[in-house]
Amino acid sequence: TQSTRPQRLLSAVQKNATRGDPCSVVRAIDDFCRHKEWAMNVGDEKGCILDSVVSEMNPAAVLELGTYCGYSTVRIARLLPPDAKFITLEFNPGFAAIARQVIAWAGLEEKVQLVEGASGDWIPKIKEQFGIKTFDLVFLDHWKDRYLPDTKLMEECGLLRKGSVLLADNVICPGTPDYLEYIRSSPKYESRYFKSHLEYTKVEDGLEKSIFLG
Ligand SMILES: O=C(NCCCCc1cc2ccncc2s1)c1cc(-c2ccc(F)cc2)cc(O)c1O
Ligand SMILES: [Mg+2]
Repeated sequence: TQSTRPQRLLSAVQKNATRGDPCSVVRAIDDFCRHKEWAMNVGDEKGCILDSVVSEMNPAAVLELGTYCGYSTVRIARLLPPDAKFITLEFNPGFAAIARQVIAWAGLEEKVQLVEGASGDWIPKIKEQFGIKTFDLVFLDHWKDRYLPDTKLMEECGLLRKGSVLLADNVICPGTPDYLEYIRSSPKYESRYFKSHLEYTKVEDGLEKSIFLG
């Protein structure tokens, strides 16, 4: 039977990365996706911007929408303080199964809670299910047409507090025009665009960092 791209990515991690070494997992995935087979990880260039936002915030509660193979999950989890809460949501069971193994290879399974399901279904349940009051940081990297409705849903569910940061991938490519329009014109947010490139390519893309003003 044919292997899937995520399965081939996991094999590259198991072959080239050291168990328990998150940086070697990140490096193995970047090498595989740059030289063997492109995949939709946030990548090394935008990944450095993600790292700087996480390090600067030292967040106690993080939500990631869109796990895929767990690349950004590992990038974020490796920088979190010991008792931080980190929830990552993945819709596709195949992706989730691979991500669990990538996260485990990095030795970070204790720091991450991977939840399978759709953001629209899970966001309203997070408070009671995981005992989380608000998120300090949300990384949006799932369906591009869900960024806006899910942001409004997080507002409505009281999951954001004054100072919460939304960091959105792919605001240029594939693009999230309705989300950008909303977040840049809303008085409830202070936004800044970090120009970069689509992972492993020369195509323009970037991250939009938005601070919720309450
Ligand atoms: O679609 C992308 N990412 C979302 C995958 C959707 C998985 C989901 C997770 C989840 C969790 C909860 N609820 C619902 C959902 S849906 C994506 C696509 C490209 C790209 C760019 C140029 C191309 F030519 C082709 C693809 C680049 C990227 O960095 C991406 O992130
Ligand atoms: Mg992305």
